[in-house]
Amino acid sequence: MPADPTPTSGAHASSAAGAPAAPQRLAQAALRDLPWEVGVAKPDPAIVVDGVVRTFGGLTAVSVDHLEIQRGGITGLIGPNGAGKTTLFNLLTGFDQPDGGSWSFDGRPLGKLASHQVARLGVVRTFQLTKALSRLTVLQNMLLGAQGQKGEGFFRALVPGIWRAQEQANTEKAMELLHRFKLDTKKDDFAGTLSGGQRKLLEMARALMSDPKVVMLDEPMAGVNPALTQSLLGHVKDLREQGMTVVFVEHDMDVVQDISDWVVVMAAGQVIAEGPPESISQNQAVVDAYLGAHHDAPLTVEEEDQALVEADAAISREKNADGDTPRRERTNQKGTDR
Ligand SMILES: Nc1ncnc2c1ncn2[C@@H]1O[C@H](COP(=O)(O)OP(=O)(O)OP(=O)(O)O)[C@@H](O)[C@H]1O
Repeated sequence: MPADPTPTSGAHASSAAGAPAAPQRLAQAALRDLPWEVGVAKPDPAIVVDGVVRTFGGLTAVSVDHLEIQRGGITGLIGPNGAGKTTLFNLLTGFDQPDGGSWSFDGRPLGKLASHQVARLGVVRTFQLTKALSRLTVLQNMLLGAQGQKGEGFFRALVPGIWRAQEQANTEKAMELLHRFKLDTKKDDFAGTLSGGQRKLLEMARALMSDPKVVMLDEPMAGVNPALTQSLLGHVKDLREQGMTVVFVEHDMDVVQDISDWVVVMAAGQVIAEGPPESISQNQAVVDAYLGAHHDAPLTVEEEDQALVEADAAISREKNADGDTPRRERTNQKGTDR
């Protein structure tokens, strides 16, 4: 446990002048004095998870005893590949069903609901690989995000006035969001022609069409060029400024440190640590989980030299043993052995 869990931001619930505090500050203030403990209760949780287990055959992909997500904050969900982050997202948003356990949003159980019902209650998500439909235009993709609103039902569709008014409102809202995400000039382009980063922006913009209260972003920055990364980061912070609760999965620790109010670490399906961003690098369980998982990280120059020396020695041994041509060329060692 930490010796001093004091955040570096110095956020307070209200400014010295007594002006209302920004949501970001409220969330940070709410999280400030919490112990850095797995399962710690949050002052005002939007989402509460209890005993959620998901297995695939013999593999336990998710086994979360207790987890609370603070309302109005940005929570980063990190962990090595295969830790269960996406599976947990899938479960919480109704895209997958668990073997057991329960979870709620604003005290309302979500466990039995399908993804579109969860979205209607205000919990939406984006996907690691964007789901933008490439043969629809950008604007059409946005309008799909408005599903479940007035005008969609069969009987309402029989009353053209309601339908048309709704459609117009949706289009206006879509254009406002596209403008905010700097995609308005692309409204008539097919989504398939957008760059990876623009698709991520479209995915985020589309998620906002249903006026969500909780936004869950699965690797929003992955594959995005540095210029757009800054823009995306700004948009994520904006969501918090607008009072939304944000949970995001991310591998880039600089991004996690930059925007998270709180970080939850998963490994092998379980939550192994949680705390403010600055607590995470000090946590031995986290360091162990990452070191254990990063055996396939790029080698340092010294490690590479050592590997080449060992490879040379192995080739010589092979040659001496059977007097034959070595099975692999030396230049191939690095690529084939990892
Ligand atoms: N549909 C599935 N069928 C079988 N196994 C699955 C399925 N979905 C996930 N898994 C397994 O569950 C474990 C957790 O996967 P998950 O994708 O949730 O991890 P993750 O933390 O999101 O990883 P990454 O960071 O690589 O996206 C992995 O071992 C994965 O192979």
